[in-house]
Amino acid sequence: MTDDDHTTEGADAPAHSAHSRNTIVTASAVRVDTWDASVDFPIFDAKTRSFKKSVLGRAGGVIGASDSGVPMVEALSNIDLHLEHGDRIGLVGHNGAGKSTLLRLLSGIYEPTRGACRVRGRVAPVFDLGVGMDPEISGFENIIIRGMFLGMTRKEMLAKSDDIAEFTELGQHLEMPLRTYSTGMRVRLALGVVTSIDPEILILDEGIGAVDADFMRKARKRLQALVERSGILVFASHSNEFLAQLCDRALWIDKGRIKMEGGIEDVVGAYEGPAAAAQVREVLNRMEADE
Ligand SMILES: Nc1ncnc2c1ncn2[C@@H]1O[C@H](COP(=O)(O)OP(=O)(O)OP(=O)(O)O)[C@@H](O)[C@H]1O
Repeated sequence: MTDDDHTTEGADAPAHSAHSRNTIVTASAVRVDTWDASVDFPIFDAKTRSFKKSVLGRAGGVIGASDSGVPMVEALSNIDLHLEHGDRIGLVGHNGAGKSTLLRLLSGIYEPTRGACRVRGRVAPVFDLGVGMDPEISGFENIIIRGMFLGMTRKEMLAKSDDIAEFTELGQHLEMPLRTYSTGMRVRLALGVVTSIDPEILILDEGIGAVDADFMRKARKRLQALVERSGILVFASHSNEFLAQLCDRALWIDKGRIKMEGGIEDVVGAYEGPAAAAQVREVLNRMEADE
């Protein structure tokens, strides 16, 4: 979790971007803004035919070439996104559409190649489960260091560690090195940590779906409470059920561009068809009935 707000701009960011727009928000507001943000990846070792034109496949970003002929994947293109306190937004789209790249842009891991991105608030990214964890030390120690990675102090994490340990249900495994854990066990640990702290901006990807159904039922309640406490959620997933449980709006990302933004049911329906929209509706109805 980063304490400082971050603003990143591409080399050619227009004069209007991040700084001059500061006037429209108050200093304390939790916000995420991107203005025409694009992320390109140059691929120096690609074996390619010549790229006279941009190439489009069904999956993946647009492949083209830089002025000097280096193949490039345009992973995100002209993303204009404005989120404020209370927004819970899901990202849908084909493999390689750009969802993870957008999560990394918002987390400050990538900078925009063009355009600008400004994030105001403490960000807790829950993806790349390897980041902020050490395979050689115990689960207990990893609870502490992952919390510190997300901006907590060691003392604060020690005070929370019993509660987190209980939540994970990992028992004696917490004494063992993390390298002995399955993916789902690692996710349990990461979810235990992130749901015990109070990030303002929570960035999740579907790696968290690796846990079993019983645990997810339990984690969902904690996640929903966390999402209500935290200001903004951005969640990339291929699971409509999970999206409907956590998000109320969605963005459909297609070949690096925003194809549609709207209510979760409408966007899932446009992306995957009426049966998927009906599934979302069913989840929403079930959740309403549970309340
Ligand atoms: N580090 C990288 N180097 C080169 N290309 C990359 C890199 N990361 C992503 N890409 C490319 O950027 C595009 C977007 O990828 P991204 O991982 O953001 O998609 P995604 O929507 O998260 O896909 P999925 O649903 O499969 O997880 C893809 O064409 C991918 O090949």
